[in-house]
Amino acid sequence: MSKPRVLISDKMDPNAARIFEENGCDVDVITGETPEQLIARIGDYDGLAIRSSTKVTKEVLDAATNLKVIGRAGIGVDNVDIPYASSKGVVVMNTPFGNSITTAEHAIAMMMALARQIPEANAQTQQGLWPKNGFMGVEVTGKTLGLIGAGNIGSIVASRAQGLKMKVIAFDPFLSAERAVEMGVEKVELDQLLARADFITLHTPLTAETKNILSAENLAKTKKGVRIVNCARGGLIDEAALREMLDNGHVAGAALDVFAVEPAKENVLFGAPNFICTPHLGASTTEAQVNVALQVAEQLSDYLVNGGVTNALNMPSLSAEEAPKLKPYMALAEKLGSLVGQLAHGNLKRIGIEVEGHAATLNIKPITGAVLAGLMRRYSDTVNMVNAPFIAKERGMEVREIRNEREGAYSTLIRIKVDTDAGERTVAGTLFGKSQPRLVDIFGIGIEADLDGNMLYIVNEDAPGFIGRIGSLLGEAGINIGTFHLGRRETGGEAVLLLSVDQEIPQEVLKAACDCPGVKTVKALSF
Ligand SMILES: NC(=O)C1=CN([C@@H]2O[C@H](COP(=O)(O)OP(=O)(O)OC[C@H]3O[C@@H](n4cnc5c(N)ncnc54)[C@H](O)[C@@H]3O)[C@@H](O)[C@H]2O)C=CC1
Ligand SMILES: O=C(O)CCC(=O)C(=O)O
Repeated sequence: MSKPRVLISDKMDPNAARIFEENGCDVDVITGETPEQLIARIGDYDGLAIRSSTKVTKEVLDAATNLKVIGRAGIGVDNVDIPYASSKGVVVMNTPFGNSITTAEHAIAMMMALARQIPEANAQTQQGLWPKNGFMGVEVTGKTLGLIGAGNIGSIVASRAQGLKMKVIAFDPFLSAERAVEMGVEKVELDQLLARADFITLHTPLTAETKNILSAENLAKTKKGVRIVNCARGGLIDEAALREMLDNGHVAGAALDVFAVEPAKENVLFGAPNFICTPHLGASTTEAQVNVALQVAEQLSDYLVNGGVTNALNMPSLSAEEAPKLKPYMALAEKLGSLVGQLAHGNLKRIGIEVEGHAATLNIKPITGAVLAGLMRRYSDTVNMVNAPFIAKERGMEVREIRNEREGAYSTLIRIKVDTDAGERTVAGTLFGKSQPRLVDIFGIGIEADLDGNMLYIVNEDAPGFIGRIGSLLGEAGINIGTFHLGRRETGGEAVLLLSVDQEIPQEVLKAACDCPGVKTVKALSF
């Protein structure tokens, strides 16, 4: 049998190539290619090892006719189209912890560099200016550090900042009260953090919720003289608004490792007062790069040679016998989890996963893993079906599994109940034709819908003319409707409209839908 072929397409520690070879793979290291060159080449490979430069788009995946696995030597996977990779049966893995310490240290270094204006002082000193009076700094001791995102990296930053005698406050919807106590941080709402922090540091993935989390509006809520650090992802901050705040002195300094468009060869922030930056160096230490390179090579070669699955973002650990029976249930479970994650508000305290009928005769653990992974995927790039139960526990979520082999209205059913600060919410789904995941109940309203691609969810008062209005609104915006599903609690009562559309729905269209008479909730969903 021929050896699996692996392409390393981003700069990676040479240990990665060595491990691939030692583990029985043929490996090529070809970096810095254009997307067209990658598309022309990728068909030859079974595995692809990347960092953040290679963009694994639909086009790349369409050309990757032999590809079985993609490995990200690092954490963020926003450069990989995971849903499309899943649809092509390509496993996507990352290395969730190998560069966390390094990235946290970079955030601390950026904070200290900001506090003492080290880059500019260094530049002027080396120009022979000896600017002794031009650089009055601030101490960090006793200051408040606001963490937006308190996961792996955020919690390391917190511990380092506490060592610097800072008070740490954190905003993170998934941070439990217990975990906050364990970390020694004060859990706060975003507005409180903005109002109180002397330094703000961001450590979330880029998601629909975190995009522009420091928007013009939120930047205006910050304390005058705040200093901001972003070593997570570009796109978390509105760069033009930040420029304005630096120019008018409200923000005393900003340090960015990441930009909305990378590589950032030009940017609205360049040249702003007290602005410093690095070219996405958060993970760039010898230690982190050796860690992630070794890890990615071990994981990918294990999958290609032995079928072992570690840190997969779109696949659980399963025995070869169970896999075919459970796969459709896991697809259903992940979609239902994702639906609940997108629709539930507030801190998730309890989640009940009930399986009924045929589903209850199977190994329920992968189903639970899939529900939790779907639920938390929007909050973390590092969650997968294997680690999701552990992360849920660490975050103080109580997970209950209930199985009932007796059939109800459906021969097989998965029902998810979540208990949040905002109340209890239930969704349920079944398999049509033994393999097609289908939503059958949303918050107590019967409906039948595929959960796929971009969707629009509306809760409204059941009244004549409403459906026509929404149809016209989308039509006028040039948005094509794929499928249309309706359900209602009772005649004239609360109704749910769930429709699939062929593109992302712009904010202004969502706003216009919100403004229609009788509308209670509007939310864009994606699966
Ligand atoms: N600059 C660089 O080179 C590097 C950047 N990163 C970035 O750092 C990010 C964080 O990494 P980890 O801490 O390992 O991930 P993680 O998944 O452990 O933590 C992310 C945290 O963000 C929280 N979060 C999600 N949505 C939020 C929201 N709307 N508001 C507040 N908090 C929210 C989550 O609950 C979670 O606790 C990664 O997603 C990656 O994009 C990671 C490594 C290197
Ligand atoms: O590989 C790199 O240099 C970037 C690391 C990163 O952004 C990540 O792991 O999310």
